Amino acid sequence: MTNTQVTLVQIDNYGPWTVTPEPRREADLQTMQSRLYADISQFVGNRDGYTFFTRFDNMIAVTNGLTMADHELLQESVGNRYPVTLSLGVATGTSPVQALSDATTVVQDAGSAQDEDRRECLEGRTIDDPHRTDDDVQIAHFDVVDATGQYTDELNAFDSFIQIEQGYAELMRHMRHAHDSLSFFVGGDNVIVVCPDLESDDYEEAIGHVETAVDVELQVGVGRGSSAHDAGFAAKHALEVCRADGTRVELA
Ligand SMILES: Nc1nc2c(ncn2[C@@H]2O[C@H](COP(=O)(O)OP(=O)(O)OP(=O)(O)O)[C@@H](O)[C@H]2O)c(=O)[nH]1
Repeated sequence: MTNTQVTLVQIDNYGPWTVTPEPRREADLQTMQSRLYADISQFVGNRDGYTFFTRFDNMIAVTNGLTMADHELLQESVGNRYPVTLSLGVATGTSPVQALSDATTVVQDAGSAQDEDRRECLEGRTIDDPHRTDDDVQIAHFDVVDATGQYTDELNAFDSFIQIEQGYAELMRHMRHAHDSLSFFVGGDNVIVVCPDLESDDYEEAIGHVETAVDVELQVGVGRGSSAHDAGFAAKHALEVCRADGTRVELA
């Protein structure tokens, strides 16, 4: 059974900072946000977790394998090197949506995202090593069938973007409400979904739903593992089987 450990990363008091003492240059904000994301992704990724940029001021990570001490080190390292600090909420559960919801609640309970006095809070709990198993994390890696032939080489770049975003928007809503899963766009035509224990039928159903709703055709590889990396890597290999065999759903 899955037991996903989810971390909500929230930049402390970021809204006021972006306009103090006056609005900061947008390109500088974009640069800082993307560098911060890159650093967090590398820190968490080196410990086999995944980080998703989400809204940049709020990022979501799958952190199975990271301890509270790891989380503290991330806060310290970012605090030493960036003009902003991070608050972190950590929670675990069989449902990724519920785990994220719990991780959010502990951060919200520590204070508002725009509370000057809430800085570098670290709340929640991790899964202790002896309790970790090989199927704690289930990751589904979706991509659009022949995005290059259907969109990238055919439409102008913005209309391709709209098509891909439509597929993502429909998939993320459906996976959240029908399957308790968290979906994240990761670039190109790829969406990585953090799932509870789902079966082939669930993925077939989701792909059918997106095709009916927005006429975007998806394929998906699914993997399990003790960490996001292990599950996600298996999912990538399963997706390669879809690409080679023309199947729509492959479970590793
Ligand atoms: N983040 C991420 N992006 C990927 C990955 N694989 C492909 N992409 C992105 O997806 C784009 C399209 O590549 P593909 O998905 O291989 O191409 P396609 O035309 O959809 O072909 P098929 O997937 O074979 O149907 C690439 O330009 C990348 O931006 C991946 O594993 N991770």
